[in-house]
Amino acid sequence: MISITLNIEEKSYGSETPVLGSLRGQFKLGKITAIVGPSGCGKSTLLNMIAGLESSQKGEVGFSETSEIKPRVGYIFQSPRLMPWLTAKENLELIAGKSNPAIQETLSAMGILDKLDSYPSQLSGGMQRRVSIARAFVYQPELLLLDEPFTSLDAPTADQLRQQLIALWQRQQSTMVFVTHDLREAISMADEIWFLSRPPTTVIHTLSINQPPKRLLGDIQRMQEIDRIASSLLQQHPKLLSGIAHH
Ligand SMILES: Nc1ncnc2c1ncn2[C@@H]1O[C@H](COP(=O)(O)OP(=O)(O)OP(=O)(O)O)[C@@H](O)[C@H]1O
Repeated sequence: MISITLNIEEKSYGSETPVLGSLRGQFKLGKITAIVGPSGCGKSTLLNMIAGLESSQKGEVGFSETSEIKPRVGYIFQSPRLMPWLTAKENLELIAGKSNPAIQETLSAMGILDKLDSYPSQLSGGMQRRVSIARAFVYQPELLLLDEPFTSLDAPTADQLRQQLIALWQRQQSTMVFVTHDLREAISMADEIWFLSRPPTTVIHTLSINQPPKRLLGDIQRMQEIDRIASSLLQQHPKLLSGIAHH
């Protein structure tokens, strides 16, 4: 497990005005942090910077001590990005190596062990997402980054995937950072939520959530609690999801 310290002064593409402004803070060890912000504010850019896929001209992303030089990072993108010419199993083998027992275990935890030999084109959108989540976990990442992994799924499938994701995360206890547009999803899963402004993007509000042991494995009471947290937050900061906080 690792914690991540953001010390970003600015990030821009080319000569345009900066996408990210001053972003400082820490993603906590073994915890789930959700990033919520308006469209185009640079959420994917931020994840890419943490993953080392983008650099910042000014500032840096630091990692707490890790057993390896670079932390093992699992990245679940908005679209599953599976290799179309490989089966589900082969897509995981690419990461974990052949005959690694973790492959069967992880596919089983995602409920798709029977799709081992299917190609991505033979799988539904939800099943492809499951394979992409399994691919990230099979690598036993110290850090897991997720970019809106449940958008465009029907509600029951998204719910089931969230639960399976949480169950896998509880087994591995990676540090997890996930981007979402969905405030209730963030409240149901995260230990801390960071709300971002419009560019040049900064953190305008943070919210800590005291999660019950099973997180979103919710009953009606839990759903009411999530609604209560969301509405009290939006009463205090009506334009928070548009990137504006009121003090
Ligand atoms: N490789 C790139 N080159 C130039 N501009 C880019 C690049 N990647 C992103 N941008 C710009 O940076 C800004 C932030 O994009 P980004 O995808 O990080 O936002 P986002 O918050 O994830 O958006 P959304 O919520 O719509 O997915 C946008 O204006 C986008 O056009």
